[in-house]
Amino acid sequence: MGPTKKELKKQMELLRKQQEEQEQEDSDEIDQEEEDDFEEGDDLDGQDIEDEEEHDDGEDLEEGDDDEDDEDEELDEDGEEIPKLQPNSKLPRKLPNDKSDDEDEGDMEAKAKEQYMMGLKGQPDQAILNMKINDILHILSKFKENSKDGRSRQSYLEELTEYFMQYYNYNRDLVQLFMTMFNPNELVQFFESNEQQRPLTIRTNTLKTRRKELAQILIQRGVNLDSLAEWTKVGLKIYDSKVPIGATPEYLAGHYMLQSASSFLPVIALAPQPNEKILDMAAAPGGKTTYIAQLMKNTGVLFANDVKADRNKALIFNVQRMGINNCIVTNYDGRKLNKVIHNCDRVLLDAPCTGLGIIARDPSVKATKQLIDVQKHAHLQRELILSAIDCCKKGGYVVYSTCSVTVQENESVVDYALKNRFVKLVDMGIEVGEEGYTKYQDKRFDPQLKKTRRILPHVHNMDGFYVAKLKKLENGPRVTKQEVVNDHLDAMENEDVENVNINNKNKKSDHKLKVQKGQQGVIEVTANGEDYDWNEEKEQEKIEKTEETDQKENEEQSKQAKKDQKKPKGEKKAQNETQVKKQDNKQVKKESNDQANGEKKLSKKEKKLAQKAQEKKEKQNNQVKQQDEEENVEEEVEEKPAAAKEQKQDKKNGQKKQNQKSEQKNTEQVAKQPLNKQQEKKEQQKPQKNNNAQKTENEVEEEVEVEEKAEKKVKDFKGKNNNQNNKKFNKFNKHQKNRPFNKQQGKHQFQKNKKVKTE
Ligand SMILES: C[S@@+](CC[C@H](N)C(=O)[O-])C[C@H]1O[C@@H](n2cnc3c(N)ncnc32)[C@H](O)[C@@H]1O
Repeated sequence: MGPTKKELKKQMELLRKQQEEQEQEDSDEIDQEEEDDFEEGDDLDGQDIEDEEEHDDGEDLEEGDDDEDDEDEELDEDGEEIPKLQPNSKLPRKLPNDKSDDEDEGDMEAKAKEQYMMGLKGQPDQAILNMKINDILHILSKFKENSKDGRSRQSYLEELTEYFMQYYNYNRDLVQLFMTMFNPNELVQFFESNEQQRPLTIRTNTLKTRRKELAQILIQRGVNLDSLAEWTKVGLKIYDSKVPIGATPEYLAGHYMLQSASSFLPVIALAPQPNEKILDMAAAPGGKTTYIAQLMKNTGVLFANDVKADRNKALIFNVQRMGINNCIVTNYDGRKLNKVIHNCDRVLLDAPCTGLGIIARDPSVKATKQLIDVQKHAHLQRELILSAIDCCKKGGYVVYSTCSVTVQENESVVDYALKNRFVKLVDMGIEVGEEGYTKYQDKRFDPQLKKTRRILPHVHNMDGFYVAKLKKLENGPRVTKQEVVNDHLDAMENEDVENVNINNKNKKSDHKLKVQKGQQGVIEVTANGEDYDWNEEKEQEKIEKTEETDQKENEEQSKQAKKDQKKPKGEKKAQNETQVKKQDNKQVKKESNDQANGEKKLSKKEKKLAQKAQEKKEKQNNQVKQQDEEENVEEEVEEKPAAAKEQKQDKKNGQKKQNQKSEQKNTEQVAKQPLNKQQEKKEQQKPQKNNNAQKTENEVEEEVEVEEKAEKKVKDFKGKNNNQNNKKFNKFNKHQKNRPFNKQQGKHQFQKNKKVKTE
């Protein structure tokens, strides 16, 4: 039975009223936001809300938009506490898809009817939605058993998405995004935890007081508090208070900072030390900066940077309030900071992000943040993290953190840094949190990502956060093999052979290809192989061997690390230093292997062009020397066959010794076995003197070949038929002259000879 006309009219009336109330509330909210705007001198603290604010910053930067997100500041001008957390309510006042403004009578009538039929009064029935959600969760938990209506899993998931959107008031993008990270049951827990208020937390400023003293004073003022957690000695959690926590005399005197528990972690991971040079790349309003300074004991130099000049006001205020005097506040785009600040011992990048880990503190993101925002932030974060690494010294540390739970803004960014810079992930000494993801959808991240930490609101009862600690192993960009190849080929394609320098530096590091930073198209190729001859098999063997050794070393290291945890502090430190050195060496070794690998792939094209360059040089040299050589030619020709014989003889001597036993065997065997046709033929071809049972057949063949070749070359030369041969021959003779002979080994020193040749 449908509703009567009277009932419908009543329903419409009710809707109209609700709409008016809603509009009134909205306009009140806007007024409030304007009042709260930082520009008007409201909050100068903001340390706890800093993470809520950060999510728009990346965009603002791109769009030149400023500070529209400061409405979440915690205190007003007089230090009155503004309730930071929205009241918990899963009942939306206004659904995201409501089009309440332009509805006409017909629409409203239909809507009223629909709502009436559903038993709703202006809003979806939460109880019914809840029930439906639970039903689907039940079906999905044991899909084969529980699904009886022949529907696909996907269609249930789609229905569930709709219910989640309505029940928890998220937009579709976000529900779908979270569904890629959590299974449906976990997702419900995540959504639920975002509806919970968590106790306010503060951090004691140990530059001015001690936690115990602070706690006593606050208790006297009527604050109900407790220590925050086992992993911090400076944190306190406030259950309730008779006084505004952001306006006590202790607060104004800088004895503490309002700061979320999760926000402690990046600084703990950074582990700042006194007298160091540290950079906080995205610092405003200074929650973490002031903690870093405190751990540095107000010594050394701390650069606190933020791209937003306005937010820097709050940063400066906090730095002054907390009595910090080792801090320089700068106002740069973090992406360009690497051109200004270098060689820092440690860098913190508490990156601007979507804030999708702190929804409980800023429920507005449920409706406002979309996938495109995640992608935009991820892009900015990638640029910032590379810059942060570039500001750090070799051997220094970079901590990357966000207050988002999305993989795109976290693991994906760190994985990108691992691929593009010489860094590795290290343990952070943080007990709390879950391992970072190494798999996400079709992506596979570096296994090291396990060392990063995810703090999840539904698991750890803290704001969602992500922390990663990187150690910088080497300066400069890590150029991927493919990039090296591409760059090199680009240079080659431009026929820019002038820029390809083939230097024989006589290093033992074999082929080494290096793209020099900042010199586009200039590639330095160092090689000690003769004329770029690449012995594929040998090199592959070497690479495989090194990889094996690396793997073994890694395993040993992790075993050692476990042992080290039990060692006393001093011993640990010394051990760490040795490990750092070892790791550095290993990295350099790996780099050269990677580069070797890259070069290996350079293929024929590169070889040809490199040869071209070499030939060009040789031509020039030859032209100058040609006259000279022609004069000396007769002399050299006479020396040449002797030199060739000498060389062959040396080789044979060496070989003879090595093969003596096997030769003996071979000869015996040959003598015993009936000769086959081929052998017979060879035997017939052999000159008399080679019918020596001590020599192998190969040797004999080689000798004949050498002699034949030598004779041919002499003929060619004497007849002066071939100019090319002429040059080669002269060069060959010259080398023979220069080749020192190692009497002991009975060998010419090939390595030196190569050097002479290339030089
Ligand atoms: C998460 S907040 C920082 C919170 C701060 N670390 C703290 O603990 O109080 C992110 C900050 O990044 C800043 N930011 C955004 N884009 C930036 C950029 N390109 N360079 C430097 N800072 C940037 C924002 O202005 C914002 O203050």
